[in-house]
Amino acid sequence: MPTTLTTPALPLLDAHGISAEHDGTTALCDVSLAVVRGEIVALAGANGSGKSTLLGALAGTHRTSAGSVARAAATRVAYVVQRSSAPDGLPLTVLDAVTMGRWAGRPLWRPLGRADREIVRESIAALGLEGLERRPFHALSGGQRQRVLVAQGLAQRADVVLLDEPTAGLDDEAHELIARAIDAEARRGAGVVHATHDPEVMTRADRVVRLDRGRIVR
Ligand SMILES: Nc1ncnc2c1ncn2[C@@H]1O[C@H](COP(=O)(O)OP(=O)(O)OP(=O)(O)O)[C@@H](O)[C@H]1O
Repeated sequence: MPTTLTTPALPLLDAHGISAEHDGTTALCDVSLAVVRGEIVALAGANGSGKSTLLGALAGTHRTSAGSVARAAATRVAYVVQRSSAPDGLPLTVLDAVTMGRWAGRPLWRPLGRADREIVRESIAALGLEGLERRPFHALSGGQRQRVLVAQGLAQRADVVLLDEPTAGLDDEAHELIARAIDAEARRGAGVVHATHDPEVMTRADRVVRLDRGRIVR
């Protein structure tokens, strides 16, 4: 029988020999990384080592200058950016922002249904945001905003979830909620890649991939 791209053992995302620049300066060089179902990969490395650039390249938001990123058929990717990348004045409530996760990849003519609203409710609960649903995004603390962004990522029920330092600057409780949410995404069968500086978060990953000046080091 011919092998197809939907064979579960094949990577959902397969970056091969990718390089990327920022304003002509190399930020990633010859990086290969495969993301498979149910695996949690932690991206480690010093500030400026290329973690965010790699996540952007995997998400398809940062253009690569060499190599390729193959995506298995019908693979949906959720990308949770650092909260500093989310505009402060977003005219949205917490509920709106998390609900947006259900619009990702959905045709505009298909309205949200009961199952979508249930997923939104679960995502809000998973990040401990109950009671804040009607609060405008701009009226949240930094840690609350970070949790909203993660909840929006969870609400997508994506095949691959990419998160850029989701626990940075959070208190212990929020830290644990996010770590549990990441575990749950992997148990659901998603491939998870997250950038982190936190050694404890790294110990919970299946694999740690370390970057140094744009290259993977062993
Ligand atoms: N918008 C930008 N313009 C120019 N150079 C950039 C830009 N963003 C990142 N860089 C450069 O690209 C390289 C990789 O940066 P990147 O943000 O990917 O690192 P990082 O490992 O995510 O860092 P951090 O841990 O600080 O978040 C660094 O040398 C950085 O200075």
